[in-house]
Amino acid sequence: MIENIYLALDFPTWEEANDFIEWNEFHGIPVKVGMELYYREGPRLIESLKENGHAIFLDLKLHDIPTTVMKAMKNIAGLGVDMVNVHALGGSDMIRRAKEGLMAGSPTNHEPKLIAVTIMTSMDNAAMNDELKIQGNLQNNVIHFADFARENGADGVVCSVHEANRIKDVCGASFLTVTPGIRLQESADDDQKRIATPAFARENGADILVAGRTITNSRNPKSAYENVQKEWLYGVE
Ligand SMILES: O=C(O)c1cc(=O)[nH]c(=O)n1[C@@H]1O[C@H](COP(=O)(O)O)[C@@H](O)[C@H]1O
Repeated sequence: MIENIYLALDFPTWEEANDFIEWNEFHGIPVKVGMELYYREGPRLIESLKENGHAIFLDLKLHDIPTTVMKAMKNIAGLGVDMVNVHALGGSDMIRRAKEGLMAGSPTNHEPKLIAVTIMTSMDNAAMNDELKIQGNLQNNVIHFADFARENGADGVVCSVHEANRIKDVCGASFLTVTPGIRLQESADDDQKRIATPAFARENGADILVAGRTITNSRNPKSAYENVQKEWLYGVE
């Protein structure tokens, strides 16, 4: 289970990310690389992380026409990362072509898992209805996107912990639920709306935690990481 906690490396440069890893002795732990770091450092960052033994979730949230996404995924697959994502809102053909690109570009036996982003954890029901004009109940819409992504070849979804158990019921036990918005009790919500503790993630069917600021903004990141691990593995005592 420990390998199912991905630390969000939301830093502006590799130097800062690497210093953070070194200072806190986070050698070889699973990491999520997002747009901020990747757009600065590119593929060589992925190579360095791989050399240092990290499992990698490359979070670039692709959303474009199907052919463009297919070709981008073909290139991304060559990086040898473990998980990548697209927006479910890109549609059925886009998700299918993303999978096709990954299959075509992957080294033998190492195809990254394709994960579809549903409704961002920074949104609540009101924002979804009023701003995006997506009608209905947020949970039901997330479940719909999850099942739709599964039908079109995704291996899992990014969702909040709150939707994870229902997704498992509808999409099956092997369909992955990757859950950001993880917060230890004492942490600030920041810009997240659908947050949950690691203990609740454990109870509610999450497969993979993505944890960023609850660790990186903590005064003692090493102990915050250990607390996330402890809650995730054993719940709250
Ligand atoms: O795809 C993601 O990783 C993602 C989807 C989502 O709905 N919400 C979300 O927060 N994320 C990412 O997960 C991380 C959460 O960071 P913290 O809020 O600092 O824990 C960020 O890097 C986000 O880009």
